[in-house]
Amino acid sequence: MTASPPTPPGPDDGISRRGLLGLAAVGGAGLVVGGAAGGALAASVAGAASGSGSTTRYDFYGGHQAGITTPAQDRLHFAAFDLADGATRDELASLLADWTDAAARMTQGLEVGETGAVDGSPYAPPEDTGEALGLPPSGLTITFGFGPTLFETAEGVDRFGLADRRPPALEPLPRFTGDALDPARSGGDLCVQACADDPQVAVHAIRNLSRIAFGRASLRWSQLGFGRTSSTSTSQVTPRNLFGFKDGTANLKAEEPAEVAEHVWVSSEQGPDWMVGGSYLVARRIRMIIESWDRVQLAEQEDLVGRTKGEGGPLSGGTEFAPIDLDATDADGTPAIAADAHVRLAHPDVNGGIRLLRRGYNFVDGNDELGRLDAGLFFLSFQNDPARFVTVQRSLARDGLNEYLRHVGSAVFAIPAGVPEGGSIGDALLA
Ligand SMILES: C=CC1=C(C)c2cc3[nH]c(cc4nc(cc5[nH]c(cc1n2)c(C)c5CCC(=O)O)C(CCC(=O)O)=C4C)c(C)c3C=C
Ligand SMILES: [Fe+2]
Repeated sequence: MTASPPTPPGPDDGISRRGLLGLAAVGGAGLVVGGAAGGALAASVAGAASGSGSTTRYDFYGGHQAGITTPAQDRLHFAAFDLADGATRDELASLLADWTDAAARMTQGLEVGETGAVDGSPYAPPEDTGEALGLPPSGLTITFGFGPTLFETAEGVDRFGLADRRPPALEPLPRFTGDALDPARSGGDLCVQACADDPQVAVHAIRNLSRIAFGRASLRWSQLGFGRTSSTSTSQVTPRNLFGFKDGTANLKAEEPAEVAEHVWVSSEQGPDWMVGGSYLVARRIRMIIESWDRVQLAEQEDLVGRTKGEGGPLSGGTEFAPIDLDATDADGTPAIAADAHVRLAHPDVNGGIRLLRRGYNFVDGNDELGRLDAGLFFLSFQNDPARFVTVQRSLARDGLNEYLRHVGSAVFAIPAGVPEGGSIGDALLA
């Protein structure tokens, strides 16, 4: 049995979070704003919304978690958390239930908690931190995951009684050639991926989930991203990475449901039961030495990637979406796509047919002591077995791009299936 199809996006309702709260308070059932009446109500408050985000709103509840095949939003705030020393299984369950409730509200453009940022007691800290007041939902998706350490036995004690629930596929990633990993930017018991079209909305989501976790879990590392480096829908224009190349052309797209089912979602044959309809997320913080790259001739840049820089077409010929011909040769008999070209080594034909759903983001985090930008690609991929990523990454050991890349952070997480309304993201695991 394969999992149920992804939940379609919710209606594009043009509604802001204060507007929605007002409707909920007045109408009781005001959260259901689809249809003609909802559209009219939404339009009446849309003018109150401000910020750079869109009015797109995605359902939180559904068969699969949102934020995987959802058209990649413009901005990312990703966070890895560790459970507090001595935290109990009950505390883990209550944290996941509280996170689910808050995520369901925030993705609909609502404030956290019944009283939100300003309607609670003046003598208590507000339930919501407030910086998203007046902003529309901005296509926010919040995706939760569980790291291998959550299932570990520490000093003979099964941390959360989950050792026998660990999916065999959820192993820490092996060390790869050229890895220069920083443990402080790697791993984590839990992860939260918040994607939105407005950075303030994504940051608000992580900040509030972090606040809710206080005393039970704390931030281990986090990453901001901009300028999505992948399309996950054919409706999207292919974006560019910081090497200036189109990135995401040959990505798996939501409009290929059979391929997504084959490569992304965990099937009942793969199991375990609680992971069916879920996926595995690999995160790699890849520093790009852009100052060196910027001194490389255009033709060499194109040879290293295997595609043209302008159109993004394969060097074997054709426009952007033309299939790559790995056997094509130039007039002098040399391969049109070099032996060490990135797209050759990442191609399914040399990786046993493996395709990944890439969903990464560009990042620039200031500069280093040499005056070089700390810039790169925060690579994110979803696949139904992390071993698939391992196969492709091992193939990339010979990648000519490696001279300009350093992998400095790494993590892998089990992404459970979505939950029905009223459920918690921890239900299937902790049942
Ligand atoms: C292990 C998986 C991959 C890592 C890590 C990775 C890093 C990385 N990629 C680029 C730039 C491009 N990648 C492109 C294609 C591409 N990359 C991967 C995998 C990883 N990339 C795959 C599976 C593919 C598709 C291959 C195919 O089927 O043809 C491209 C070409 C455009 C595209 O198809 O998306 C570019 C450009 C960088 C800069 C980078 C590390 C920083
Ligand atoms: Fe790539």
